[in-house]
Parts: sequence; C-alpha cells; structure tokens
Amino acid sequence: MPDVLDATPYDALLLLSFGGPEGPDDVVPFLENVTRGRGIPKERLKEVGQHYFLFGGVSPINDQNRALLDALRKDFAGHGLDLPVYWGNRNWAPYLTDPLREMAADGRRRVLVLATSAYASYSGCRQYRENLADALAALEAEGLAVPRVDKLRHYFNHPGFVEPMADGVVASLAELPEDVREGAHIAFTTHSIPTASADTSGPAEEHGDGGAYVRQHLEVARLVADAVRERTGTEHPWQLVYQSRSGAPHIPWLEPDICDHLEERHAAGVPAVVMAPIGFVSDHMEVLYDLDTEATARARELGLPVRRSATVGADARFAAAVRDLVVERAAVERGQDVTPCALGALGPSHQVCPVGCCPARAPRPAAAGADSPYA
Ligand SMILES: CC1=C(CCC(=O)O)c2cc3nc(cc4[nH]c(cc5[nH]c(cc1n2)c(C)c5CCC(=O)O)c(CCC(=O)O)c4C)C(CCC(=O)O)=C3C
Ligand SMILES: [Fe+2]
Repeated sequence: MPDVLDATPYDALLLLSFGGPEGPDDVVPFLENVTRGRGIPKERLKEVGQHYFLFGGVSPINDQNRALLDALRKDFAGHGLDLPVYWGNRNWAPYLTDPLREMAADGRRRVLVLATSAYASYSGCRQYRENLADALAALEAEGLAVPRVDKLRHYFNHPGFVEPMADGVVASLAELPEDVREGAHIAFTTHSIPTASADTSGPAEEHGDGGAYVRQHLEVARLVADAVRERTGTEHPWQLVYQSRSGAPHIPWLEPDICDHLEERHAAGVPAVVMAPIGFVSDHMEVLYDLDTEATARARELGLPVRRSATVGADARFAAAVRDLVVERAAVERGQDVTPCALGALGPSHQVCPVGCCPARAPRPAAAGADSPYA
C-alpha cells in the first residue's frame, strides 16, 4: 500500500491548456477564438493557418494533453493521491466550461488548476485566469454552484520540469555529427511577446527589464545548461532567443528571432546548434512548424547542423512534479509549514498571483489570484 497523500481541502485538479485544432475544418474557427480582439494582422493569420494545414489541420497539443492526463492519473493512483483530474482548454474543445460544469455536477467545491504554461506573463498566466473567470461567470449564469478555483504556482524551476529538458539537450547533442558536437551552441527558445508585456510580467516589484518572463527563462536556460555541462563535461555556450512573433511590425517584441540567431551563429563560425524550446510544456504547432520546419530549413540552407530537443510533455518526472505541487499547495491552504521545491537562485514562485501581476492592457476580471472576484 502506498502512503496516502492529503489533497484536503481540494477535491479536483483541472488541467487547463491552450487547445488546438484537430482537423482542417477546425483551423479557422480556432484562430478566430485565439485572436478575437487581439489586433493580429489578417496576413499573419493566413500564414499561421497554412502552418496548421501543412500538418492536416491537426495540432499535437491535444494528444499531448491526453497523454499528460494519463500520466497524472497513473502517478496520483500509484502514490495514494486521491484526486480526480479533469481537462479543459481556453481556445478549443473540450472548452473550459465543460469540465467546470462536470465538476459542479460531481459536487466539487475546491479546484486546483494546472496551466500548461510554466512562466509568468499576461499570455502565459493572467489570460488563463481571465478565461477561468469568464467560464465561472457562465456557470453562475446557468445557476450552477461555482467551485472555488486556485492556480498552482509557476513550476519553471521545479526539477521535474528542468531535468527532462536537460536530458533532451544531452540527447540532441549526442545526435549531432561527432565532429561538430563539442563546439555546438544551445539556443534556448521561447515564445516572443511584446516587450511591454514582458516588462510588466510577474508581480509589480519584478517589472522592468524584461520582467519575470525574461528572468525566469534565463534561469531555466542556465539551470539546463549547467546540468548539460555536468553530464557531458563540455561547456556549450548558450543564449535565450525567441520565436513565433506575431502582431504588428511597429510594435517591439522580444528578440532575437531564432532564424536570425542561427544566421548570426553560422556567420560567427559556430559549427552546430541545439534548439531547446524551454518556453513550451509540450510539442505545439510552434515547435513543429517554427522550429522543426522553418528554422530547420533555414539551418539547412546555411549548412548549419541543428537538432531540436524534446519538450517535457508527459514525462513521468513532470507528473510527479505536479503531484508534489498539489500536495505542497494543499498543505499551504491547511496552514501547515512546507518547503516548496525549486532549483536555482530565484526560489519558488508565489502561491497566489498578487494584485497587479502581469496586467492586461484593458483590465478584466481574473479568477485564481488575489484580485479574483471569486473568493
Ligand atoms: C507566451 C505565449 C505562449 C506560451 C504559454 C502558453 O503555452 O500558454 C503561447 C502558447 C501558444 N500559442 C498558441 C497559438 C497561438 N498563439 C497566437 C498568438 C500569440 N501568442 C502569444 C503568446 C504566447 N503563446 C502572443 C503574445 C500572441 C499574440 C496575440 C495575443 O496577444 O494574444 C496565435 C495567433 C496567430 C499568431 O499570430 O501566431 C496562435 C494560433 C498555442 C497553440 C499551438 C498549437 O495549436 O499547437 C500555444 C500553446
Ligand atoms: Fe501563442
């Protein structure tokens, strides 16, 4: 018999993800959902639609989430954590309101949310909380009992997130031709966001100079690079770079872009590059298209050997990390002393997003934070 772990006061976990199309007919309505009111140029949308059509209109994200659900349920059952896991998305079916209705019907009163986004930022955190508030309002309008929802803290520096990525980089280095392996650089990539949004990411005291978004990514890059050096005995120079920029060209977004970076490295005589997509929890269209297709083609034109390392996905260590975060947060809610697990220098992230964390351009209600209208 495994030890019994205590999730009290929580009675459910909600896996909350971005969502993605599962066939050609889904692509345009999905893109409309994602970009409603976001001011993305029509041209860019057409172009991004083509990325999806190239893969039959199917994003890998939903199957990745199904695999993660399985991994979480197995891990919880194997460790005596009796907590049902539900799944819903912000932008595609199953929509967030579906599991929330189900939870209301199942009598769940306290729900913990695991977002498939590890870092601070409006897009990666507050927007998830805004969509939660909208979904709760919809339930309320239907006369359903609305559960209280809390969000797990950012897990970017949890060993269960960092270690699988370090393994991935080590594996990608090993795949490179032997004569260029030793001198390979690592390009850690994440989603570009407007610099104004980066600068205001995280709690107010972390704003400025790229904010919590850039600092958290730099920390993960350093942690992975350190782990890789320990394992390979080689110091591979690294840099944090960006991908998947959208929005109007006159608005500054985080740079350099991965493709420009590959050109620059090649011109500087770097013999090979491993692209490590630390900004993504699993394989998304951004990974399949922007890295595996576009950036890889650019590298081939240059004659620069590149490999793309694995995302964390449904790795058992990530599932175990989620269990650890659930048990930690439950103990915090019960008023018990806990030692939150985190690697590196930044320390564990806040348990509850404070007022003013990752502000929106136009303020809207957001659940699961200090400024939630739902206590
Ligand atoms: C920080 C961040 C993450 C990481 C955190 C997280 O994982 O949440 C992320 C993830 C994702 N982004 C995704 C898809 C899209 N993002 C878009 C647009 C945008 N993303 C932004 C930021 C982020 N995005 C921003 C600032 C915009 C501009 C519009 C706006 O201000 O909101 C657009 C519109 C077209 C375009 O312009 O690219 C699409 C289609 C998918 C699903 C992919 C799949 O289907 O596999 C995933 C996981
Ligand atoms: Fe995005």
